[in-house]
Amino acid sequence: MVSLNHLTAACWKNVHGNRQLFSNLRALHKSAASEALGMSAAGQTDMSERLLTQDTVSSGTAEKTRIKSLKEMPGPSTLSNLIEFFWRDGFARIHEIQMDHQKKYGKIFKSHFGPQLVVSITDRELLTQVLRAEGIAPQRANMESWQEYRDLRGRSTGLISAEGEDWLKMRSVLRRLIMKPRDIAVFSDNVNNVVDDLIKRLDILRTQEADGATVININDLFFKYAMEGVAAILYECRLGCLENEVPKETQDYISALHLMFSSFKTTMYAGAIPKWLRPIIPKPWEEFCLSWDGLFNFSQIHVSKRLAQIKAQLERGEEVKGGILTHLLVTKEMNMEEIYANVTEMLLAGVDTTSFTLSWATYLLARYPHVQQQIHAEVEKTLGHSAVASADDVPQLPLIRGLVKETLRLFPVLPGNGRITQDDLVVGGYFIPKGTQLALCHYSTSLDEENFTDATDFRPDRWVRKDTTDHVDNFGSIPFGYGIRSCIGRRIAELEMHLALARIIQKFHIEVSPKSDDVKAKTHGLLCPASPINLKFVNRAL
Ligand code: HEM
Repeated sequence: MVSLNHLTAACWKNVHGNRQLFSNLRALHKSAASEALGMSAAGQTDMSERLLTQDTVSSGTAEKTRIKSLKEMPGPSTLSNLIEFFWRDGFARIHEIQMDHQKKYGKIFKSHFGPQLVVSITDRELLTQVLRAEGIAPQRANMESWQEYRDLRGRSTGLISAEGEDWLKMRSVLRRLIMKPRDIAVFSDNVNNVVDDLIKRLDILRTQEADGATVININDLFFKYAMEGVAAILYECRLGCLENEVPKETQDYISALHLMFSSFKTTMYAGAIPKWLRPIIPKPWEEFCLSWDGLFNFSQIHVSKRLAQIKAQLERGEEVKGGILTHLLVTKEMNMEEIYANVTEMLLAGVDTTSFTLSWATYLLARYPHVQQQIHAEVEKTLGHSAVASADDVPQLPLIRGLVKETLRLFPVLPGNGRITQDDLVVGGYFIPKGTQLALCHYSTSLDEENFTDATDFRPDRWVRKDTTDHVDNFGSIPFGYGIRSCIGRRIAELEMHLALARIIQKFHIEVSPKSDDVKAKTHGLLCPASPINLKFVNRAL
């Protein structure tokens, strides 16, 4: 498996959508996996029916261990799942259910959702094994409804919804543009302009409250900040989200986004409800399509604007300079539909994820004043009272980075991730045939005492290296995923969060407002605050 991964990594440099190489690699990957399992390609399909063994070493002696079948894997019954999800509103407690099921059934268990079988993994080592064994184009689970909408409207898929060669081609373009911190560091000034507006807006909101300090439902503000920040980088323009009067087209986009998430349950059902039931229960699918229409429409407006500017510049004989969108439009490495789809999906992926994390981070700082004090001391030492942090300062702010990592450990916005296995695998002693849906339970691993001591404590300094030999990375918490299908917007999100948090901590002492209760998390697609987070931002003495 090791040599195979090396091969995969090396081939990344050359693939660029090469069909032949792609299928050769898949075949090679498959045969190597079969080899590792000691079987011939012909024997793969009926393998689950056979009694298999694998060599294990215990107390220095090699033993044969029987590989168990999926039938033997423990897990909740279909009925108890139905009750859990539809009767006890399990969709809002997916993170808690992960923990409960782990206690009851162990760190690998199976669940049935109608005809769909899902194998859940809550063990760090097993997750590592699965992610490290991924092929060259790992497949995300449950994207059929997204693809169906795109087929219906003649739209392209973007990175989130694409699979196979289409995904590989687009990923190889985008990864060259936005995967490394230094690719994104050039946008530091653009992001700081948005941070300026965030602080101005925060000030306006504070003055609207009687105490002159409280901001009600801080996530509303961070939502606008995150949207403005991603757009400043992706669309190379400002949307006006943080203005007093939000422009109509931006407001329409926000409504489409809210529709997508407020109808999360219905959009989940949009995928789950069989097509023949749609005439009887039309609303979920209609809302799903309506919100996508709004999101695509918005991207199209902004991409067209930039394209018109580029054309005008070229006509005037001027040199065309710009960021990510300009690069895509000028190089034509993607066609127009692929550009629309990718900017649409990236904007969608980049707003709530970042805003929820910022909301939790400020909430945790308010709840743990001694941690806030520690981080403020670091910010003051590095930047003083008023210097504006840039991407270059972030390495000197390890506690700000630790704050983001620790927040995402306690509140991973994606509490679980899905995959369809592309090869037969043996995981945790069970044979898992190709095509099985896996649920990678990141919430459970993040809060597991085996992976993090005092796992429920908020300790950003656990991520700070004490010396060069200190190893702080931990597969127990991988909030952006791992490997070639991990989050492509990670560096954008981190820059936005680091610069905003450094500035907020530098300027304000954050306190919990008496108007806020103990805020719990709930799942609504993403892990989000179950009630509004209201915080006091008190000016720091200069
Ligand atoms: C706190 C912020 C964020 C978190 C925690 C986060 C987390 C994730 C995770 C866990 C995945 C799935 C990875 C996998 O399947 O292995 C993902 C995928 C993705 N994210 Fe993010 N994300 C964040 C912000 C962003 C931003 C700002 C953007 C865009 C600017 C973005 C764009 C994407 C895209 C396009 C994918 C799909 C990648 C692919 O399939 O190739 N994300 N993200």
